[in-house]
Amino acid sequence: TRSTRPQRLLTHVKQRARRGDAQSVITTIDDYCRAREWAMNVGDEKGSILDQVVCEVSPDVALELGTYCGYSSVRIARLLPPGARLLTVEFNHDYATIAREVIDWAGLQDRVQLLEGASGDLIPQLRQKHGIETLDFIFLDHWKDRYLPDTRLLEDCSLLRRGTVLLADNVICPGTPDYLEYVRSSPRYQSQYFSSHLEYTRAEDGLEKSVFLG
Ligand SMILES: C[S@@+](CC[C@H](N)C(=O)[O-])C[C@H]1O[C@@H](n2cnc3c(N)ncnc32)[C@H](O)[C@@H]1O
Ligand SMILES: O=C(c1ccccc1)c1ccc(O)c(O)c1[N+](=O)[O-]
Ligand SMILES: [Mg+2]
Repeated sequence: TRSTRPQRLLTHVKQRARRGDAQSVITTIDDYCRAREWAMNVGDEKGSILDQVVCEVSPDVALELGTYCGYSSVRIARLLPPGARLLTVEFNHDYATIAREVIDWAGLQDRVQLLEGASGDLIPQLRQKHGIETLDFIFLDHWKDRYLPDTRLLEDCSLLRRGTVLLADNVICPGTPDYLEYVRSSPRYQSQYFSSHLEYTRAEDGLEKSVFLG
């Protein structure tokens, strides 16, 4: 049977990227997705904004919602200080399997913990099961209708603290109107929009950075 897009992406990484070299994994995936077949990674242009925010926050504990092939997991984890960790959540087993291999190829397996399951089920388990007190940084990049319910869930589970930064992908394309309205109108968040483009295209898109005010 025909291979899947994530499988073809992983094969390309193993053929072209240097093992243990996170930047070469990132560049290889971006080149492949631009030249051969589009894939829903955050990409290089929005990825640079993601890098900038991760460096600014320098999180000890980061959470990513939506792993796919592990591209943004590699982007985030390569910037974490030693001892810091990224928890990334993915409910598609095939994608999670590919992502583990991409993260391993980049040499970042010691900083990334991939949790297989639905965000709505895993978020309430973060404290008891994964020893999380509060989160420093959250990258939202899963199905767009889950951004708002999962943000409310993070609040209700007391996983946010004054200064926690939420960075949301795709707030224009495909769009997350209910989430955007919430973080921009709630007195509990200070939000800022970073204009960019949908990965590997000229379509408008952007990231919304929201700081939880406690
Ligand atoms: C856009 S892709 C993630 C891309 C990745 N962040 C990157 O930039 O490389 C979205 C992923 O979220 C997963 N997903 C969607 N809703 C989810 C949920 N509620 N819980 C866990 N995973 C979810 C999908 O299976 C898919 O792999
Ligand atoms: O929803 C899509 C989508 C919709 C239709 C076809 C392909 C992808 C998408 C597009 C760009 C993204 O950056 C992204 O995170 C997603 N996503 O699925 O979460
Ligand atoms: Mg996205």
